[in-house]
Amino acid sequence: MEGKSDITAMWIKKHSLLYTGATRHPFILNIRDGSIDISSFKRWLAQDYIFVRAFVPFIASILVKAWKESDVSSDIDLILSGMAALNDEIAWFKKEALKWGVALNSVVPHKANVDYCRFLESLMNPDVEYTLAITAFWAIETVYQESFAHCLEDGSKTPEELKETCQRWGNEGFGQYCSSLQNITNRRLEKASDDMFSKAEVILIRVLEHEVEFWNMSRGTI
Ligand SMILES: Cc1ncc(CNC=O)c(N)n1
Repeated sequence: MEGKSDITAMWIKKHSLLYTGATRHPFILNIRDGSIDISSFKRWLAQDYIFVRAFVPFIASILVKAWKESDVSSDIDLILSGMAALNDEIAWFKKEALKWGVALNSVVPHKANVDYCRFLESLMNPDVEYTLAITAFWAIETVYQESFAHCLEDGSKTPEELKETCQRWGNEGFGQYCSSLQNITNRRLEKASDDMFSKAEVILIRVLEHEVEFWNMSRGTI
């Protein structure tokens, strides 16, 4: 926390209802209390694999923006580490899908997923500034970190076979990585024009809305 300059923390407070909706969704609460229906988990796994594949070019586009627009070279190192982690993550999805009997190559993307991937694609446009893209990146990663870390807290009854999933995004290292993304975002927002500033806030809201819709998909009723 950096007091007045912690714009992202301020926004999370301002939009706490939506933020809580995204990070304390029934899907997550059901993992945490052990009542999760495994078919919901499998639906989420299959859809998230599609999302993660689209997330790779998204991060690549941010890497290009950082290279062109950032005056802090360590930004590139952090974004690159995120990209390297995704390589691992894709392998993990394949392994996990095998374990649960989910056929990843025949998954039909759900509308909420298509919409979310389109949103990512709109941010990949070279006309979209680094500040806006990094705001989205930070928010996307943080929702998963906050959600899955909640399933690992004391008192949670997360089923043993789902703990590895929760660890993937809920671990401390991933938390550090999200804090670093948050620091970059804050640093960029401090220097942003009023116009950029309000655009970034809208992007945060859109990410949170997409994340809620994404979790909703696991219900399989829409
Ligand atoms: C829908 C969604 N949001 C965030 C993440 C976390 N980032 C990369 O894995 C994810 N996998 N899926």
